[in-house]
Amino acid sequence: MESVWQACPPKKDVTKVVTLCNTEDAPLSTTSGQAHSSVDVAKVQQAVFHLDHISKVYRMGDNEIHALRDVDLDLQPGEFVVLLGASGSGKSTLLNILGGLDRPTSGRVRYRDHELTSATVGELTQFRREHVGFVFQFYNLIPSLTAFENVALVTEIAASPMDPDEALGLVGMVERRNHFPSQLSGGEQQRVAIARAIVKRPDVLLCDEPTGALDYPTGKLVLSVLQHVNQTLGTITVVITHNAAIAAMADRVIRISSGRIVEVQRNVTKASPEEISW
Ligand SMILES: Nc1ncnc2c1ncn2[C@@H]1O[C@H](COP(=O)(O)OP(=O)(O)OP(=O)(O)O)[C@@H](O)[C@H]1O
Repeated sequence: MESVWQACPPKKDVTKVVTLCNTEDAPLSTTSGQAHSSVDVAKVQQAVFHLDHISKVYRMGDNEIHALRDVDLDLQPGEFVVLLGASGSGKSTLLNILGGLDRPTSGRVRYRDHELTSATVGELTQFRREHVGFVFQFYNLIPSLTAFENVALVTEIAASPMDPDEALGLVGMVERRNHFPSQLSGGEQQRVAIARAIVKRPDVLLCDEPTGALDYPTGKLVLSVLQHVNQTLGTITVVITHNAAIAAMADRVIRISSGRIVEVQRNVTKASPEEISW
């Protein structure tokens, strides 16, 4: 089946842009909203994701819940972005829209040169399958499959996957490849879940509270794995967390409150997980 998503530039171009992005980090700045300067125009053009005035309203009987209100957001190649906000502020809704799991009520979502807002259900499925990796708080591995088999399963439906052992190697789990989830700790299962998410070589890795169920040292280890994957593969990584300390690892920190982006902060220098504590 010919893919409507094949128009994307090859991964090596992405790597090149990552290098440029890493050297042109803007100084620490805090902005509310996304007023576009002339520099921003270029950024919009190279953005992998461009969200334009996104709103999401859930209707429950007579009640309307405004989960997102007029959100503008660009994601640049290779960025590590942390999304912070109180419970119910709209973080997961935003992540679901980025990942093609949900659609906005109004506004537009562009992924490279594709309009996701008008994509069919089948096209959205294909978009997720080829370009999006998800990591959740709970690992959702298939209990009857080994670590290797859990990761290999994805390679059967992905367009150009890496070898499952390569993905397991990136998360430091290749030696546990033949172990079942019940034989692995929570942190090890989460690392396998990350390997499963990246084996398809996604453009974006969307992580919803990836350390939420882990103790302190294991959480740090999983953060190191996410940082390593981001730096090695150049995968855009978006991490939702309630843990503000994790913000120090990010290229950009986005704060959401009541469905609006209220602050965007760019870190001039990024901390490694070993350097942060909470
Ligand atoms: N499917 C849904 N139907 C109705 N309301 C929803 C639905 N999904 C989310 N909401 C509501 O939208 C708002 C934003 O929810 P969302 O899950 O995006 O917040 P969040 O910031 O991720 O919260 P948390 O940190 O607790 O996970 C909340 O008021 C939530 O109750």
